[in-house]
Amino acid sequence: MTAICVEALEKTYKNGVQALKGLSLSVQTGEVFTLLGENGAGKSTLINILTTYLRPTSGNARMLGKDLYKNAAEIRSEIACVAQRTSIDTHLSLTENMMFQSKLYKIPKAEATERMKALIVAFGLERYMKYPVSSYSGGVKRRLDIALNMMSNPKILFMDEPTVGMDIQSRLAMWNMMKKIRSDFGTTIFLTTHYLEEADQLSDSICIMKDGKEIIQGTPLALREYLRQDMLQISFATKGQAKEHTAILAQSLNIKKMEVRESQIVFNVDNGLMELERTNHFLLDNQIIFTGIGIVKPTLEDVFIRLTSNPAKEVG
Ligand SMILES: Nc1ncnc2c1ncn2[C@@H]1O[C@H](COP(=O)(O)OP(=O)(O)OP(=O)(O)O)[C@@H](O)[C@H]1O
Repeated sequence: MTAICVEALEKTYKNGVQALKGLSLSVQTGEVFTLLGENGAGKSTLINILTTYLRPTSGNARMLGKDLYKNAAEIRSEIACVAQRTSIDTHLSLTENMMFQSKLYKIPKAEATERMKALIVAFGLERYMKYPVSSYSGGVKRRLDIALNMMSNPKILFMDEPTVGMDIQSRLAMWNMMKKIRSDFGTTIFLTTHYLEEADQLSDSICIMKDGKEIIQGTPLALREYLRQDMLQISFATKGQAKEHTAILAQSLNIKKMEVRESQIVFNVDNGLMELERTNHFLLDNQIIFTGIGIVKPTLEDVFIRLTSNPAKEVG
């Protein structure tokens, strides 16, 4: 079943900026859907429209089988949005915060208590209950904020860059939490992130957008395979050595674009094995000292970089 279906959505702000230019995408029920795009691509505008804070200029949007504009109030009660700023009251305790949230959604007390207990266990918040909320780290506050948003049992949870600025430990805890939300509560998650690894690890489906329009939507695997191209990677002892040899390699092997990543030179090739042999010969014949050479598959980052500079069509 489709949880969100957006067709030809356009949004022009009063100042004339066209933030969405005919965007279409669909999100399936129960999946983690990730929206990727550079700054200014239109992600926040789309989230604001889907969470009913903003009206589009034109286009159609259906959520949970209902028209987003005709049934806005009903839809609002079935979704939740974890914003960049948390909605926690640091003067209240963890449980008071959660019960307060349930009152906003008019959830009967017994049901709210049960739900609170389940969420506290699911998100590993038990050990924080005896401490004041004001003493929580940023990562724990964010986890509590998500638990608050889950109190109303939303069918769709919007998360706008939930792990931004987090250290690796907190980010991993957050990833586990998102996986739990999907598996234990069956909630559809609509995520935006700047971290491509996060999108790759968590998403069932990814949409890359640019300049107010989608350029590709598919599973992480389909996106990674989209380039259908191998990449050759030559490793050197230092980044300096990699940089030093880039120009001569590009010129001699007639490669238009070479990229230095750490101490490696990486470039696209059509025939991996053939190019591996040719490049290996060149390096040995010219006595260029390198530490390794191999064919690598494109990462999601490679796809993102390529597609945000070259528009393409949708893949399955
Ligand atoms: N309230 C507004 N009034 C006018 N223009 C706006 C408004 N909000 C956003 N824009 C413009 O619309 C375009 C899309 O912005 P939006 O914030 O949706 O992109 P984004 O992908 O969320 O970017 P970021 O990742 O930086 O948050 C940008 O050019 C932005 O300057």
